Amino acid sequence: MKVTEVKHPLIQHKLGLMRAADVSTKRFRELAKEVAALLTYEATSGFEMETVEIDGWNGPISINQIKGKKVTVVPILRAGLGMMDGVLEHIPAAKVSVVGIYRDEETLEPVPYFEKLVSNIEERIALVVDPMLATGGSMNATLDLLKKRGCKQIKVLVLVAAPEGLKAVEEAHPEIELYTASVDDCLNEKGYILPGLGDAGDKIFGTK
Ligand SMILES: O=P(O)(O)OC[C@H]1O[C@H](OP(=O)(O)OP(=O)(O)O)[C@H](O)[C@@H]1O
Ligand SMILES: O=c1cc[nH]c(=O)[nH]1
Ligand SMILES: [Mg+2]
Repeated sequence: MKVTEVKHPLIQHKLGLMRAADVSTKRFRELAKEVAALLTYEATSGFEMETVEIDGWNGPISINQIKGKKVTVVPILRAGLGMMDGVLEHIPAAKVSVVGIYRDEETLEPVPYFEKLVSNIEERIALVVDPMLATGGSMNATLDLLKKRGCKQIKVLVLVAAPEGLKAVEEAHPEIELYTASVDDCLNEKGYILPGLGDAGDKIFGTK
């Protein structure tokens, strides 16, 4: 699996602000969107290009454009919604495929509860977004589901990844490309990432 930890100063600065204990819901939400937009810039850098002829202001010219493949953004509910608008800022025509999965707090096992994918998902590049990759259970369940529905090209964008989660995704889905703002240290005994961000869903939605 190709893992890219994006060290760009803007990303690192914004992620640092998100880690503060007293960060407000408004600020956390803004920053999640901003970091997602920057990760999207990086994750799309390998998109295939083609040259086409168009009429320019002074006659025919060649321009570069992204070739063929269209994109679907796949937010994993709930917290993934906090990254979705950041991705759409750069890819405004992308369709959205929503996957609902929560992590059982006791067993840490993923529990799927919702699925609404675009109809032609097999023709699209899927950009899966979720702020937290902890045990990797939720991400692996999402990747299993997308592949079962015919998805062939998948990239994953997370704000913070634990080494345990990266290992789990690598074992189950070695061909996936993953982009993250940080590979953190480890999981605590409750499955939370350290130093991490705390509960990203609660921080984005203001619950708790
Ligand atoms: O890698 P894992 O161990 O599966 O943990 C990560 C998952 O946990 C969080 O979601 P949560 O279950 O808290 O749901 P929420 O987004 O609705 O808050 C997070 O947004 C991931 O989806
Ligand atoms: O650290 C973690 C782990 C799972 N889910 C979160 O929101 N945060
Ligand atoms: Mg979740």
